Amino acid sequence: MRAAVIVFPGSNCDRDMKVALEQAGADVHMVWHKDADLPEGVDLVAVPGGFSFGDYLRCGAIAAQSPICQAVVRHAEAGGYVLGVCNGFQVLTETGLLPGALMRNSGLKFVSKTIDLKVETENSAFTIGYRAGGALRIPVAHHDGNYVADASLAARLVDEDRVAFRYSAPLNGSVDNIAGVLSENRRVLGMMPHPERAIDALHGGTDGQAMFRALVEATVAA
Ligand SMILES: NC(=O)CC[C@H](N)C(=O)O
Repeated sequence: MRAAVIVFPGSNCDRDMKVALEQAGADVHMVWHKDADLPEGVDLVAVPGGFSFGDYLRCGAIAAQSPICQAVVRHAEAGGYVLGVCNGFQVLTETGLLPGALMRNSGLKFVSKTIDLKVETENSAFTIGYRAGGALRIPVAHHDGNYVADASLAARLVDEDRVAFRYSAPLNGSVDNIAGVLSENRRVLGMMPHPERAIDALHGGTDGQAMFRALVEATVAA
């Protein structure tokens, strides 16, 4: 599998993402946000966590205007896989690839801890390695993780089985404790928790590994 990890000024989980993808067997290319095109033949684009452009304006809003984001949108529209983690999720909502918005945590504080995350669907290349209803231990670290969707969007996400993950307990004010959502074609996932920070026993857990392995398998099988 060929993967691209996008790097913005202020990204700080880009190398963690590279390590996680490489551990699963991917061939990973780091791509600077000013590039207009993705490397040839990329199967997966990962938009990593961090503080792109210092979180000015709104988290992810300036990054979404970077030249590479047009290529990421074209990749998604052509059916390519896109994974946005934390700031990456924020960027994907700002590009319009995923619905809803990430607002300031309801408690107004940065939350940094390992939480219980409930898997809501196995029906995606990202989550097929998990068991729906199962719980994962995955770190979170954000101040704008409060997922906002109006009642009709929240209902549609449930009807279409597009809620990938929920927090097991209220964390940041997110509607229905939503922690991750899928696009209509189920090939774009945005999530606030960091699976790339749970791929080594030294991290305190390895529950993130199954996502990267399943993605590599999905693209090899395609
Ligand atoms: N770890 C991250 O990606 C942080 C995302 C974002 N800057 C926030 O704090 O909400």
